[in-house]
Amino acid sequence: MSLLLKNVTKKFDDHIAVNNLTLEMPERELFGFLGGNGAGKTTTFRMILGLLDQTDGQIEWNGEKIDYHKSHLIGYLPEERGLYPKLKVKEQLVYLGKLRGMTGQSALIELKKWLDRFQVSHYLDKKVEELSKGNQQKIQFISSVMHKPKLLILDEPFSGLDPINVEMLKEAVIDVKNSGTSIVFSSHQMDHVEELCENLCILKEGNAVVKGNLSEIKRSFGKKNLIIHAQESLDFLQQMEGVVKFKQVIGGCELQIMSEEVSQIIFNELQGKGFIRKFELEEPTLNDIFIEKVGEHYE
Ligand SMILES: Nc1ncnc2c1ncn2[C@@H]1O[C@H](COP(=O)(O)OP(=O)(O)OP(=O)(O)O)[C@@H](O)[C@H]1O
Repeated sequence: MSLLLKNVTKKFDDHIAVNNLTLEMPERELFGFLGGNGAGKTTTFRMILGLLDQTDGQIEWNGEKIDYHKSHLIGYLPEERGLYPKLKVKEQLVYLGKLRGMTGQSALIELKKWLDRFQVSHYLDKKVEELSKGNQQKIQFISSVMHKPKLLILDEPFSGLDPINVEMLKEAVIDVKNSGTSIVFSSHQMDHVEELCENLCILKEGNAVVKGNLSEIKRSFGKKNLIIHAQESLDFLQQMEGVVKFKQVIGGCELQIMSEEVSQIIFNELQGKGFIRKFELEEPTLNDIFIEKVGEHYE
C-alpha cells in the first residue's frame, strides 16, 4: 500500500503552493518531508488527506483517493493542534476513537495504554487546557494513532517538545511503523529526519529539489566533510583548491570539500608536519544538503 503523488499541483489564485510534485512513498516506512516555511508541506498533506483539492495531478493510496473523514485507516496529526480545551482527555479521545470506528471500551483501553507509555496516566480525567503544550501534543499524537491507522501523517510532530519527550515520541513513532503503519512526517529538524527516515523529499517553493533514498542522496551530493584537529593553525587550508567551506573550531577546523580526492591531497599536504591529532572524513549531513538546496540555515 504505497502512497503515490503524480504531477500534483496546487494553486491558490495565482500563487503556486505545490508545483508538479511526483512522489512514491513506500509502504511501512517513515518518509521525511522537508522544506522551509511556506514550502508547501502542509498543503501537500491536506491534499493527500482529501481535505484540500489539488488543482492538477493524482493522489492515490493503494490505488484509491483518500477521504480522511470517511476512512478509519488514516491518522493525522495536524500542525495546528486541534483538541477542545474544555473537554477532558478521556471524553475527547474516546469520542474521537469512536469516530474512527472503535468501540468506547477499546478506545479507552488503547488510550490508557498510551497514557501509561507516555507516563501521563493521571491526565485521563484532566481537561486539555490544564495540560502543558508539550503534553497536549502527546494527547494529540495518541488521538492520531489509537485506532491503529495504516497511513499516518504527522505534521511537525516534534515541535515544542523537550529532548526527553522528543526521544519518547521518536520511539513511539518507530514502534507504530514497526507494527505496519506507513508514516509521512514533516520536520524542520534535520537530525530527526536523518535518524528516522530512509526516504525523503525536500521542497523549495513548492518544487521537489531533492527526493529519494537518504544514503543515495548523500552519496550523490559528492561533497564531503573533513574534520581536522591540530596543534597549529590550519588557516592555510582555506586557500586550497577543492575546499568549499572552512570553519575554525576549538582544536582545529571543519571543512567542506568538493570530493573524497581532495581529502587525499590535504592528507598528503599535512603529512610530515607532525602536528595532526584528528583527521576524519565524513558524509555530508542532511543539514549541509538542505542549506545548499534550499539556501537557508536550519539547526
Ligand atoms: N488557504 C490558503 N490560501 C492561500 N494561500 C495558502 C493557503 N494555504 C497555504 N497557502 C500558501 O501556500 C504556501 C505553502 O504553505 P504551507 O502551509 O503548505 O507551507 P509549509 O511548508 O507547511 O510551511 P511551514 O513550515 O511554515 O508550516 C504558502 O505560501 C502559503 O502562504
